[in-house]
Amino acid sequence: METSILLLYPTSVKVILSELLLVFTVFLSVLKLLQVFGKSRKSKEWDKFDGQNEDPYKAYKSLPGPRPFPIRLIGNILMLVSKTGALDKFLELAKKYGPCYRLVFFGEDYVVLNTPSAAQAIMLSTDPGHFRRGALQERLWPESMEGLLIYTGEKWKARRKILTRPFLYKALQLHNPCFYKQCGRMIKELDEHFSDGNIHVVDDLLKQCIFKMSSEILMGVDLSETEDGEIFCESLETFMSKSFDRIFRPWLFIKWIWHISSHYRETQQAMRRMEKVTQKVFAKYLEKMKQESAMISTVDSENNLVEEVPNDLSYTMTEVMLRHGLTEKQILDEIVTMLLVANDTTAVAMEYALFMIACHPEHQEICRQEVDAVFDDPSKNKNGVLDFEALKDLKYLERCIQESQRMHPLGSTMRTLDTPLRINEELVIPPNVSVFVLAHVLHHNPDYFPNPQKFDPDRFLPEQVRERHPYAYIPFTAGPRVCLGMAHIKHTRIGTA
Ligand code: HEM
Repeated sequence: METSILLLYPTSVKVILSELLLVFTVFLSVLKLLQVFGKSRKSKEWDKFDGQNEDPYKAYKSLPGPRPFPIRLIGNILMLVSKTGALDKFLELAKKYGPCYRLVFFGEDYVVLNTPSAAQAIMLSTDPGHFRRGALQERLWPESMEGLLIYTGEKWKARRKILTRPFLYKALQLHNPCFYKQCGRMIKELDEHFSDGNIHVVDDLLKQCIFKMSSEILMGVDLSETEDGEIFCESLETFMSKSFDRIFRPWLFIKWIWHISSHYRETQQAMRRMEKVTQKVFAKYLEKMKQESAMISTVDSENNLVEEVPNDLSYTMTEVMLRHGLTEKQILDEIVTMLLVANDTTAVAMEYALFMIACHPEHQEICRQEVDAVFDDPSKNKNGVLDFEALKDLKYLERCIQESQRMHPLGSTMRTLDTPLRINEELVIPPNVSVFVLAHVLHHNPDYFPNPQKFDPDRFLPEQVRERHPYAYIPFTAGPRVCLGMAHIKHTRIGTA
């Protein structure tokens, strides 16, 4: 997800450097103190191994990497502010330093993993000591908000089990008509926009449509008739850009500076606006529930939902959470979280797919024929709603979307280790270090994707996929913390079609 952030919120080098200079002059001494403190704490950790014959972290200590700025809080962050952009910089670093290298960000040690097998080591790990989201993500996350995204250990396991239900195959089948309704509206709005024959930016429009789609599918409430979608999307944009600006302004990680900054005020206001919209969604849900008497399922001794007669509200997040006795605050936090992670990612992924297909008319033509064939088949298309199973027939379109996600992935994995992580025979990464896997780097590795800058949907033909390392392509990551909404994304095929 950091990738999407880097893509969505590019920052002016000039503005950052001038702010940086100002803050440096005022706070240099404070930072120096922090550095000294950080170093003395670190050296105590390393002391444990000094003098031992077998140093389990020997290979880790000799990993290569760019020299960090002497103040640990700044570390290597300045190198990301480059003309070519942070993603290309990471590609450059991978070429220079190879499969694993070290970085320092915001006073924390990082190891960047650039090969599928190294990525597999962290993604597939079932050690609860490897489940913690990166320290960076934890710091960026609003202090007042809890939930699946930020939980670790048993708390995460229990919440993940509850929240898996709205993403089951059965849930997707049940809410299939809703996707068509919302996609139909989106196409109508796009038609209206482009009726003047001019070029338009569709960013906001797509985000609002995705918000309405997600809120109806996840919460069972259609917000299309209100202005709430627009308010939520605007607030989300502010929240994301102001929060993630901190990556390039590390002094905003110092708590008291953050709390007096305009960035903090603006993110708080945006949060409150989003919560208000979500509260409305929740209130509407409760109202609808009374009318439809939807509380038809109960929880058995193993905490599974049973005895249900599915209707529009079944398998929604709200139903599931209410049934498991979550408090209103917990439910609101999860809903805001879900909309936060679902909205930008899905809209941007869809934009990229449409853009890449439009840039390659030869592929667009094949997709067009495939879509027409499926939609024109009366056995698959009933009253404008494509049979859920018929989605599988859009194979070429699916490959184009996969290739677009390969070239422009929005995902990355960051974990801060509570226990050591073994990468291979030699390399063990110690606790308190964060590991970082950037899908963009893996997806541009010519060993797995020859001529990586070429848009070639055939890379996803079954025979080619079979021959490739399963962790060479990880748009949604993999393993226990794999993207929960992954199955929902399949429906972007409908939108793209
Ligand atoms: C194209 C769109 C999307 C992309 C590329 C994407 C990507 C990702 C990635 C890479 C992660 C894992 C991050 C990590 O390993 O730390 C993730 C986690 C997650 N995603 Fe998505 N996502 C997308 C859409 C969605 C949607 C639509 C939803 C929900 C409706 C969703 C819900 C989640 C949740 C809840 C997690 C956290 C899972 C956990 O920690 O257990 N995502 N996503």
